[in-house]
Order: sequence, then C-alpha cells, then structure tokens
Amino acid sequence: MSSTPDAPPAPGRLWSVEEHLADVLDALRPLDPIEIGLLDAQGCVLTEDVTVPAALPPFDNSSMDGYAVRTADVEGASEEFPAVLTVVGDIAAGSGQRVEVGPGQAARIMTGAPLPPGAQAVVPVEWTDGGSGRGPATAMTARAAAPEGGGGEVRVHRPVTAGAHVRARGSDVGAGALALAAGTVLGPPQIGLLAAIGRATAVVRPRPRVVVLSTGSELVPPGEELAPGQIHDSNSFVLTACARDAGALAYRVGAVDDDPATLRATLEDQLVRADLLVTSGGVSVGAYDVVKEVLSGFSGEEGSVDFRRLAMQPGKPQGFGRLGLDRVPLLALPGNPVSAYVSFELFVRPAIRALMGLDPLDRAPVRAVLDAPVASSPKGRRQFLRARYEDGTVGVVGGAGSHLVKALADADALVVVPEETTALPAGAEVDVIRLG
Ligand SMILES: Nc1nc2c(c(=O)[nH]1)N[C@H]1C(S)=C(S)[C@@H](COP(=O)(O)OP(=O)(O)OC[C@H]3O[C@@H](n4cnc5c(N)ncnc54)[C@H](O)[C@@H]3O)O[C@H]1N2
Ligand code: MOO
Repeated sequence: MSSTPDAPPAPGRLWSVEEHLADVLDALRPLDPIEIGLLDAQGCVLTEDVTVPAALPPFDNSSMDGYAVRTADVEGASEEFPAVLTVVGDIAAGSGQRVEVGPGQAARIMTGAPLPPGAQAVVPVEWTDGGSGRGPATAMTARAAAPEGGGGEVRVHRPVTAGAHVRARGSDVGAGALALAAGTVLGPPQIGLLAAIGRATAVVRPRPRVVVLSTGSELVPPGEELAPGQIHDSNSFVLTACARDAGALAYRVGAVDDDPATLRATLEDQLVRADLLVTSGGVSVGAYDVVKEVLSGFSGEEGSVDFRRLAMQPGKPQGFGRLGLDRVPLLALPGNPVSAYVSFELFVRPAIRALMGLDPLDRAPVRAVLDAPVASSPKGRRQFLRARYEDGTVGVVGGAGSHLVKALADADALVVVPEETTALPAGAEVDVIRLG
C-alpha cells in the first residue's frame, strides 16, 4: 500500500488496491476540532498544546502512612533507643487543617496528606511503635476504633533524612510546563494527566459519525424468523462493529429494501448525521443492484459516486463518492459478507482514521511463513485469505468463498497473495495483515 497514482485507471481497467485507497484518502480531510469532555476524547487527536496551570503535586505531601517529624529529633533513633515524640494531631489526605510540628513533636500523617509546617520528613508507621508503646507497629489503628491515635506519644525506631517519604510540590511536573503537545493521541494515561491538571475538556478532532446501511430485500434482522429465501442481515452489524473499532461513532441503519425510491429517501435522511456513509450490497451487475443504480444517477448538488472493479478478491466491486451539498463521503461495499468485511478493513478503516487526523494505515503487514500450500489464487487479483497467525507462522482457515462467515470469525489475520501469484507452497513467506 505505498504508491500513489497520478490519475484514475482508464475506463474498464481494474483498479489496484492502492489506487482505490489513494482515491478515497485524497478526498478526505480531518474533521474540524471541537471541545469535548475527557472521556469522549479518548482515542482522539489533541489539536491544542496543553500547559500545566499549577504544579503537580500542588503541595509537598507524604508518600507513606506514618509520622511527620523534624529530622533532628530522630537522629540516631533505633529500636533499642527510640526517639520519643509527642503526637500533636492527625493529618488526613484532603484535610486543609494544618498542625505545626515543633521540636520533640510529630504529627500522624496519611499518604497524600500535606506535610505540616516544621516537619522535614515522614517516618513510615512500620518504623515506629504506632503510639502503642509495644514495639514495632505493622499498621495504624483505624481512627474510628482509636480516636486517641492522633495524640499521646510515638516511639520512632529509625532516623530519616530531610525529604524522606515526601513527594515534593512540582516533582511530577511544574507550572507552565507543556503537559501534552498538539498531535498527541489521547489514551488513558493522557486523559489521566488532563484530569490531574484540572482539565475537564480537551480540544480534539472528533470521532467521525459513520452511518452504516445494508441493502437487500432478502435481509431480516437477527432475532426474527426467516421466511423462504430470506437470510439474517449480518453486514450492518459487522460493519458497525468495525466502525466502532476503528474509532468512529457508528450508527447502524436497518437493511433497506432493493427499491430505488426507498434507498434514495433513506440516504437523504441519513446524510444530516453522517461524516461518512457506508453501504453494503447492490454494487455488482445484477438486476436488483440498487445502490449502484441509484448512486450512479446522482449529479450536481446531489454529489456523485463512482463504481469500479478492483483487482482484489474478495471485494472486486466497489463504489466511492461524495453525497449532498456537504459532500459527505460514501463507500459502497460489496454485499458478500467477507467482501464487505475485508473492504472495510482495507478502505473504510483508513478513511475513518484520516477523518480523525490519525495515520490512516495503522496495520503494517508482518511477514509470516505459510503452514500449508495455497492451491490456487486468481491471476491478476490480490487475494486476501482468512487465516490464523501465531509466532511467525500463518495458517489459512476456510476457503476463499466470500460467504464464509464462520471461517472469518475463526480468523485473526489475512494472508495477502499477490496479484501475479496463483499458488504458494508450504513454507512460503507471505505478507499478513493482523486483525483486531
Ligand atoms: N455476474 C456477476 N455476478 C457477480 C459478480 C460479477 O462480477 N458478475 N461479482 C460477484 C462479486 S465478486 C461480489 S462481491 C458480489 C457483490 O454483490 P453485491 O454488492 O451486489 O451484493 P448483493 O448482490 O446485494 O449480495 C451479495 C451476497 O451477499 C449477501 N448479502 C448482502 N447483504 C448482506 C447482509 N447485509 N448480510 C448478510 N448477507 C448479505 C446476499 O444475500 C448475497 O448472497 O456480486 C457477485 N456477483
Ligand atoms: O470480489 Mo467478491 O467481493 O469476491 O466476493
């Protein structure tokens, strides 16, 4: 998937996979940025530089449950000769109340609580008697069970140096520093950082709204009984799931009958909520292939869609164009279930990523060794065989038929058989596209 064609293929000639993909991507621009809530921004590209408004952490705080002390008071302390300090209070995380630690004093302090004035370090509770007078403690007693724990005396069994068990203000990141640069993809840690610095929203390229509609009068939604000649609509489900997986906000429209007026009306209805339309079925040469029939007739303000044949199997018949005044891109995929799926992965996934401002091609093929021969592959068409990949070896599952949804569900990869290759021996090295 590397070369970019200068001009579309001559009429009648098969388009290569690269030519079709380049035609689609050339027509797409990333969506305009919007400001959205952090969790809605997950997986999106940030379009602003975000700076840190206030230091993180915002104050010196304890990294351990223990006692805030003055280092001079615990110098030389040991279990045999503990430093005995007067406990002047409790400091819980979140408490704004500040006790001051004077000479000979300690404050019981919890992880995350602000270091009190006067103290220079924290002694973990395990290095003290926890105020019990009975040797090393393993934990503090819960405040509810022993409210007196914030008073009395504590025996400290080890010395600490200044700053021990203290997380200094700004030690994570300083005020004014760059938190995240424009162009960053917001994964969970980046969303966490934005929240930590107090940002509730981010300016990002939004997820494209992708409307998926399948076509075919034979289609019945899953859950309903089949009459003779009918089948369940699986494409609208797999394509909607694929669109979500690629990062889109996907809307599944139920199957549309093979009726030109219905299809036209449905497309017009759906245009208003779509950044990208995906259809399945109705693009080959049959008498009821209404997607091709209706969309081939579009012109002027309606937009236009070009139908072409690709040098690939499955996925030969494809349509691409733009609809309506807003020129919403539309990819018309073939109806055979495997063809629709493979076409999505090769063309629609990159299109969604391009609209999000992401690198369109995130799945560079890996090289793998075939575990068994491929007996035949159509000359002049790049074949994508369903397969399972493990540790550099790949095995084809099921046949080449583009109706084989069980084998597709068993697969986790596609073996790429080049256009001019008509058979491959076991042990041959092939390109593999890993799925999921
Ligand atoms: N004479 C020719 N016939 C066909 C050619 C050709 O070149 N000459 N190409 C074949 C190829 S390759 C493909 S791929 C298909 C594409 O056909 P369409 O895009 O027009 O798809 P349909 O005819 O609507 O459906 C094909 C097949 O898939 C089933 N289907 C459709 N939609 C769904 C769905 N949502 N869920 C499950 N299954 C679906 C449909 O029932 C058909 O069996 O054309 C070949 N024919
Ligand atoms: O090319 Mo069709 O997409 O083989 O089944």
